[in-house]
Amino acid sequence: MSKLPEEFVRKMNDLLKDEATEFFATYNETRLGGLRINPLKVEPKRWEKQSPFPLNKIPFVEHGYYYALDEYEPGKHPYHFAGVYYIQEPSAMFVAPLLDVKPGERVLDLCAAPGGKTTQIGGMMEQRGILVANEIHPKRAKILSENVERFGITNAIVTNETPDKLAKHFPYYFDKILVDAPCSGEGMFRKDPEAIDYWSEQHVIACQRNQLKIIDAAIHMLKEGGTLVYSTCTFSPEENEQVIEHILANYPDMELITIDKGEGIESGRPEWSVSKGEQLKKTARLWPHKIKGEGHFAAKLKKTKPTPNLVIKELKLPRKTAPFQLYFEFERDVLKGPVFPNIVSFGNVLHHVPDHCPDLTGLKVLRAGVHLGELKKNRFEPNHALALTLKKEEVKNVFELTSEKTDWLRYVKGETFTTTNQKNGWTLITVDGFPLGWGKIAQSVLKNAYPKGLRWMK
Ligand SMILES: C[S@@+](CC[C@H](N)C(=O)[O-])C[C@H]1O[C@@H](n2cnc3c(N)ncnc32)[C@H](O)[C@@H]1O
Repeated sequence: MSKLPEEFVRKMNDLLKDEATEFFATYNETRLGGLRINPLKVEPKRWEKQSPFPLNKIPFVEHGYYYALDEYEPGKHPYHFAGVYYIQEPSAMFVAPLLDVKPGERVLDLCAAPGGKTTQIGGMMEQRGILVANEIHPKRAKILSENVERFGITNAIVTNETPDKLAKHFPYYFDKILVDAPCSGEGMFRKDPEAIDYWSEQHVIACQRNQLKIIDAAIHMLKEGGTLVYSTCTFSPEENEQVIEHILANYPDMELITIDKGEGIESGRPEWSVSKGEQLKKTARLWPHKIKGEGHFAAKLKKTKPTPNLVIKELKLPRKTAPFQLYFEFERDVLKGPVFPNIVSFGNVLHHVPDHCPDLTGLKVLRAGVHLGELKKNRFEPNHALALTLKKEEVKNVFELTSEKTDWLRYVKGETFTTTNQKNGWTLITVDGFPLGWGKIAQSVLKNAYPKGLRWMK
């Protein structure tokens, strides 16, 4: 690991005093990895029997497990390709459950890439309601969109916008908003030493300025009674307690809510703020010397005053006529019954959108619901996203692979298979029962439809 910046060391010594030695000692300890299972695809009981890695439960999050980083590579296991879990820094898993999301709500994850918290929220929504996952940087937005796809989330809309532009589109629209803010990343120094090179006290202040702007847009999008969760993976009070005191001073309709803290999770530090307001203890700090994780800050706020009741137009669903016939033929041949009710077309591309999907005109949208596939000349070609949202039981023709053999690797490399006794046409490829993608059988040859951009290249 690179040397920690002297100024950072001095600052943390000043802040933490006697605790500083314990804090700095963690930089020499072995880190643990974190993995969170996808409740849309696997039950914890099944997982605990089937997990290919020895795991220990993370005490402060449902569905989260530690694994030994130096012994296992869950990112290279077929279950990862099938979206059975997400690899996520353990303390980062603490944040999304604070939103207390219910299926059917309207939820915004404003700074969402690469999608750790979005996929966790998606799991909690059980495919019901609207989940807008936004990322400002186009390349990161693409990664976010791929992770949403891998997780098989059907009610997410992935956008690539600035917070201000979204705020114009969605005034007072959301029940729950997460701002997992871009920050100076002091909690990432062990995991990502590049964060050390970026660090300076000026950078901390620049991040704070940016955070306040993002929050202003977020608050504008929250409706009365709505919840805002703010989080960072940095320790600096300027980006944490001081951001929250700014909200409390400038937005009289925002009230701080106490976060329940389990073992090892500490309160925010009023003494590190300007106002010294005791209520900052309602916020939470996760420290690497108190829990097994890199560290995080989280605050939960509620909007208490009435907001204008603006009606946001819904996306108009077309009548299911001619252009969709090819899709319905595919549905009849390949699926055991209809699965997706809200079909819309964007040119030749068909999507299933969530119920009450808002009108998205004017926004850069990477994904709206499920990308079902494309209408080609005289046929419908299913998209990879469709395979990942389906359950094996919903499909007529299934080609089963197991994680024990290397066939799954041949599949994600894009190789062709030979088959016997299987019907011609589209078939769902599974690994130990988890959908992995599509293949198309003709005369005992299974052509591989695993997307070129996702193929295993090594
Ligand atoms: C801490 S990361 C989010 C991590 C993500 N929530 C997760 O759990 O995987 C912050 C994100 O904010 C994005 N970001 C940077 N500047 C931004 C801005 N001005 N407005 C909104 N998001 C921004 C970054 O590109 C980055 O992807």
